[in-house]
Amino acid sequence: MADPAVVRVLVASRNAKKLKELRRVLESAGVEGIELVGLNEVPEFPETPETGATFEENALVKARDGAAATGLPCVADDSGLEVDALNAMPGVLSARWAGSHGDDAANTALVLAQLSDTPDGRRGAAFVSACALVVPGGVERVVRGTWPGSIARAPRGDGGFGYDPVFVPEGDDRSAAELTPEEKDAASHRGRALAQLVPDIAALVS
Ligand SMILES: O=P(O)(O)OP(=O)(O)OP(=O)(O)OC[C@H]1O[C@@H](n2cnc3c(O)ncnc32)[C@H](O)[C@@H]1O
Ligand SMILES: [Mg+2]
Repeated sequence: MADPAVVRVLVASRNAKKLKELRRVLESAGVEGIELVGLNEVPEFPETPETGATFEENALVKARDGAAATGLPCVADDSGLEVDALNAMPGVLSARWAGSHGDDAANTALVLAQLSDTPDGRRGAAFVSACALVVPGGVERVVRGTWPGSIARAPRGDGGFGYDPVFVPEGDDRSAAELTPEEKDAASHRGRALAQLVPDIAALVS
C-alpha cells in the first residue's frame, strides 16, 4: 500500500537525460513528504504534440496531459536554445532542429554550421526552460529560467545532453557538457526555473 502521508508527483519527460536532471533538481531541493514518479512508473498515455509558439504553452500542455492521465500533480519542462545570430532560433524547435526529434549530434552540427561565419563577439545564446506545475483541480503555474552564454566553435565534453557540448555559460570557459551535474544544476535554466516551483511543490504536503 502506498503511504498516504506521501504525495506522489509525476515528473513528465520522454527525454531520459532531461528527466534525470528534473528529478535530481527536485530531489536536491529536499522537499519532505514527496515521492517523485517518472513516466515509466505510470501507464502510458496519449500526449498532445508540442506545437505551441512558446516554451510556456508547451510546458503547460505536457503538465496538463500528465496530470489528467494520472490524477497526480505533474511537473513538466519545455526548453531550448535561443541563438542571437539566428533570431532566437532554434527556440521551441530545438529538439527537432535538424529534422528528426532528439538527434542531439545532428542538431548541434546544424547550429555550428549556421554560425560558421559568425565572429566570436556575436555568438551569444541562452538556454531557456519553462517549467509547469499542474495539480488536478488546483494550481496551474508556469515559470521560466534562463542561462546566458555563447556558442563555441566545436563540441567539447560528454556530460549533460542536447546542445551542452557547444554552449559555454557566461563567466566560464568550459562548455556545459564539461560541468559536473551539480555545477550545471546550480546555474542552468532548468535549475533556475524549478527552484521557483519548490514552494508550490512543498505546499502540496499538508
Ligand atoms: O518534451 P520532453 O519529453 O521533456 O523531451 P524533449 O527532448 O522533447 O524536450 P523539449 O521538447 O523541451 O525540447 C528541448 C530540447 O532543447 C534542448 N535542450 C533543452 N535543455 C537543454 C539542456 O539543459 N542542455 C542541452 N540542450 C538542451 C535539447 O535539444 C532538447 O531536446
Ligand atoms: Mg519534447
